[in-house]
Amino acid sequence: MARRSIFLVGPMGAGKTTVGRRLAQNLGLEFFDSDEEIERRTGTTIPIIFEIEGEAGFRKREHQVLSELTALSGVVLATGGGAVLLPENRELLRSRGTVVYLRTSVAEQLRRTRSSTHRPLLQADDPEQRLRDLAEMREPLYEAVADIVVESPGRKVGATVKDVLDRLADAHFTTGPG
Ligand SMILES: Nc1ncnc2c1ncn2[C@@H]1O[C@H](COP(=O)(O)OP(=O)(O)O)[C@@H](O)[C@H]1O
Ligand SMILES: O=C(O)C1=C[C@@H](OP(=O)(O)O)[C@@H](O)[C@H](O)C1
Ligand SMILES: [Mg+2]
Repeated sequence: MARRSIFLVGPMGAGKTTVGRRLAQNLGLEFFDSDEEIERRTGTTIPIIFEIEGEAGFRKREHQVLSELTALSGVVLATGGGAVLLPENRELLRSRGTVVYLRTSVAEQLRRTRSSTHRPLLQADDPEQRLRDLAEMREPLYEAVADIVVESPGRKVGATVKDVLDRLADAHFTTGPG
């Protein structure tokens, strides 16, 4: 019998990769991150893929990886912030697992992503405005796919992980068959 998987969605810097990894450890499930999987398969980095193939090329790769990883049962999958853009991806996420939306403020996103250079969409003159524009377009999409919404404010990662575990328990999520 297939075991349900957990898919994390939300904007850049929400903590999908960090929280997802810890959540998987906690639940004894295997962890995947769609961006890491794309980098592993291509042997290069997300910024270089954007540079060579553009965002459209990246989205094609992301869709392929998501279609494979969402087919696995009983895993935790951290997606990238734009995974919800394609309707096909939203359908995969909604139909194949329990979707957790990690929600946070633009101010917190900025703090958490300030020192990183591996997010091409934030290499903008005004990253704060970029994050606001992305949020306006994407928040309804995160809401549309989410089974559970967990706030990820400026607290310790462990507190966010605990909140996700509590909310999964409330939603009767089990790692058993079913
Ligand atoms: N409460 C929190 N929950 C999740 N991540 C946090 C939290 N506080 C700080 N962070 C930090 O935010 C940074 C970005 O997290 P990351 O997992 O890469 O986000 P995403 O994959 O959603 O873009 C990491 O360095 C992480 O440690
Ligand atoms: O929001 C986006 O469109 C993106 C988010 C990134 O993932 P994180 O949300 O894990 O940073 C990564 O997939 C790529 O840089 C594009
Ligand atoms: Mg990530």
